[in-house]
Amino acid sequence: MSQQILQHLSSIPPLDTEASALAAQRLDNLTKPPGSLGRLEELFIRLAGITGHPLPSFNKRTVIVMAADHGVCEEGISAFPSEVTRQMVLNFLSGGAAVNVLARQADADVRCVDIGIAGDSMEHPHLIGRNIRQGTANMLKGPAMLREEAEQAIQIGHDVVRDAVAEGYGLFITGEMGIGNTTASSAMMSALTGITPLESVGRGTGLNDERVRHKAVVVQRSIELNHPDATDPIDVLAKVGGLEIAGLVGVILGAAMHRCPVIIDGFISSAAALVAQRLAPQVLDYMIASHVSKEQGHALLLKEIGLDPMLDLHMRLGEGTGGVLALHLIDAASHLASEMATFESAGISGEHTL
Ligand SMILES: Cc1cc2ncn([C@H]3O[C@H](COP(=O)(O)O)[C@@H](O)[C@H]3O)c2cc1C
Ligand SMILES: O=C(O)c1cccnc1
Repeated sequence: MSQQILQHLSSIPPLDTEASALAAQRLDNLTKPPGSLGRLEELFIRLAGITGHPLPSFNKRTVIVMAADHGVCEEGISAFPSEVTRQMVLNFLSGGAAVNVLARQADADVRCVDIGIAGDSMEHPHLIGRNIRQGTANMLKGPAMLREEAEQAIQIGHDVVRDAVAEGYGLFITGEMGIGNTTASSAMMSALTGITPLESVGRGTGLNDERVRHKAVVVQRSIELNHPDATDPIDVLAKVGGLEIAGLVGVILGAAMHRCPVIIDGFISSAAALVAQRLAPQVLDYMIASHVSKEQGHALLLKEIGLDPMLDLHMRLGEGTGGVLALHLIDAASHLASEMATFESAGISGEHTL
């Protein structure tokens, strides 16, 4: 049962080329030189293809923050202790985190899922409780989790999207919270691409040079110990990944299956995007890379996936913060397409001589 979604990967539909063509036609009739809105035009045309609507707009949109803990924190790979995962989840639920502020400003909701927080069960009326296990095991001593647990987490991500779509949500933003998760993301990146830990590992929450070197050794040894199979993305996810990262794989695949765009946030979200793309290459059409973060490895990771980020704000926070900022550009593209005058309505000559 937990593999339901994984058996339906081929049901991700191709983009609707007719809707894209109509959207392109509309853009060309607006009072501007053709193509002059650059990437906003490309974005709008793709959003039309994703949704199947020539004039797409997104009234209900939400960040999905997947939260989980990491056993590898025992190895001193983060500047902060594991308890911060749980404390930040309470902060999300009371609306005080950076992602909450940005989401309010962008008119998006924030949904938080406990998919693997360590310690006592967290009860809160607004927390989506789907805890699979209380954090992963330390991947330096053995696999982070079982394959079945990774598959279950993917299914949960899909189901959270499915339920939101049933409530009228049409656009998703990936978000995460999990102290230690840049280490898992770097390990996944190295295991799947062959890029060395020296290149895939970064400062995370703010390690100094010496601790970054130690983090790279931890990643290298975890890969040597667990032998993740580069041709089997779920094996990689289970052996050196994380529960929240697996949950985001499900969010990304689920959005595509429901013809919804999914905005990819920073480094950790991109590790999930890499797995989703390796499982189902056609999912790439549904992903919008919001920004390139400061985390070493992120630019290279995006390139591996085939994503071109819209923003470069030197951010390195996660939570979905970069994703929510990119939402403003999607809104800008939709507003331009629906509100600009056409050459005909404005009485402007649309003829051009070259
Ligand atoms: C207060 C605080 C808020 C955060 N919000 C996101 N992260 C980010 O930092 C973590 C990853 O970094 P590392 O792998 O170095 O632990 C993740 O939880 C990520 O979302 C935060 C981290 C902290 C400390
Ligand atoms: O790029 C990110 O999302 C990121 C980088 C560092 C720490 N947390 C998140």
